[in-house]
Amino acid sequence: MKEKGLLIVLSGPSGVGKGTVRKEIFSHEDTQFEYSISMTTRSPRIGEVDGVDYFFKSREEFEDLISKGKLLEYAEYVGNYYGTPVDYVRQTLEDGKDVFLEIEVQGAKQVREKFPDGLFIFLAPPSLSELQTRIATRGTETDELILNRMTEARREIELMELYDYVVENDKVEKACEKIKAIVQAEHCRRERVEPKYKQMLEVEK
Ligand SMILES: Nc1nc2c(ncn2[C@@H]2O[C@H](COP(=O)(O)OP(=O)(O)O)[C@@H](O)[C@H]2O)c(=O)[nH]1
Ligand SMILES: Nc1ncnc2c1ncn2[C@@H]1O[C@H](COP(=O)(O)OP(=O)(O)O)[C@@H](O)[C@H]1O
Repeated sequence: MKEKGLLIVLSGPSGVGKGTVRKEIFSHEDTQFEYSISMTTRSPRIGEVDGVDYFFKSREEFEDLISKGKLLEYAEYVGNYYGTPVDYVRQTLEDGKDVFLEIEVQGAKQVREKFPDGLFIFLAPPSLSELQTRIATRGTETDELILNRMTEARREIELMELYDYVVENDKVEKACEKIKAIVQAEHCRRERVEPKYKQMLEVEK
């Protein structure tokens, strides 16, 4: 029987570096995971391409996808919807490939309920002050929004104990290496070889 793929979920507070780490992982040609491109109602930023960075949808289109059960999870985040296409995820896993999701924590919670067998990795900041610096240096937020993000981040960080692994994003490269090592170890753990050896021992008897 074909081995099913692994569902890998990378989550963590806003500004911790999820997008940065994900892009670094997928910039290497030897990366074996399939990235699930999300749907969103937010407008494309300069340089973003529909179907590459996101599938950009209107609110009506997104709500239609929700009502038709086409999303594995979705969340409203800073006034916009974000969601994961369920058909793509199921089909890719069925094909035996690992699927990688980079999503915020509310969505990750929903995925955990539907895919308890997934591999859930929480990306944590080295400290709260470093998180605040990262949110601020991104330059997309006003002072008031930065404070809101930090309040939200404290709540999100409390959820890290629900994850299988916590990886600190101190240096991007190091965090990526750890994530890849975790995935490899998880494959070894699941692809148990005892049945094969039992069979060999039986034959020898
Ligand atoms: N729940 C959920 N969150 C998503 C999805 N796709 C992206 N996100 C998260 O939405 C948040 C906002 O993403 P984006 O607008 O690209 O801005 P960013 O903060 O610069 O990464 C980030 O925390 C992403 O991880 C998705 O399909 N579902
Ligand atoms: N390891 C790191 N060290 C320093 N800065 C980082 C690191 N990882 C990400 N950043 C910076 O932090 C900011 C937020 O990163 P981003 O990937 O947008 O976070 P998220 O997707 O979690 O909201 C960006 O300016 C990014 O360049």
